[in-house]
Amino acid sequence: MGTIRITKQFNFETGHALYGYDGKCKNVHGHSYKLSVTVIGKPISDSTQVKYGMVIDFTDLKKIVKEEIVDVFDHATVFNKNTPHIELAKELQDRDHHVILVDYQPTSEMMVIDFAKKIKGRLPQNIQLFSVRLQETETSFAEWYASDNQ
Ligand SMILES: Nc1nc2c(c(=O)[nH]1)N=C([C@H](O)[C@H](O)COP(=O)(O)OP(=O)(O)OP(=O)(O)O)CN2
Ligand SMILES: [Zn+2]
Repeated sequence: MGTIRITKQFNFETGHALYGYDGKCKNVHGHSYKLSVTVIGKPISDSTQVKYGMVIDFTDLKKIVKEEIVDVFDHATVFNKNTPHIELAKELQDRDHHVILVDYQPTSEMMVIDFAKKIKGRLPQNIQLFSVRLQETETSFAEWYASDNQ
């Protein structure tokens, strides 16, 4: 039985600001992020199993990524908690805004590393995460590959 990669794509709207950055992205702004999650494995070959012919049920992969990332980050604003933005974040939280405080600069690169770790932690043992792609704008994206991170 062949080894196959399958991909599920997601969309979410998230705000962020890059504290200390020397360009326009130091301002609070948002993106319509596109996330592609690719896993690799062998399709189940036992025809008596309900998931026969699947590497992983797209619905099961969707549940994991929605719970870990999409439902958490959608319509939230992400700040690096190790910067003075913590004050702005507290103010927004006090006003009932959905804020996420992270331990890193919320660039595409750092977010995709965070997302890959979160997804890996939820996948069944027989399914390997192959790659995660986070697209921030129509022309900008960051990719995490398992092969680059062994
Ligand atoms: N290596 C990175 N560089 C930048 C990041 C990042 O995450 N990693 N992020 C930003 C900003 O968040 C910005 O919103 C995106 O930058 P950019 O692609 O330049 O956005 P534009 O809207 O100007 O895109 P165009 O399609 O070129 O108009 C900055 N840099
Ligand atoms: Zn941005």
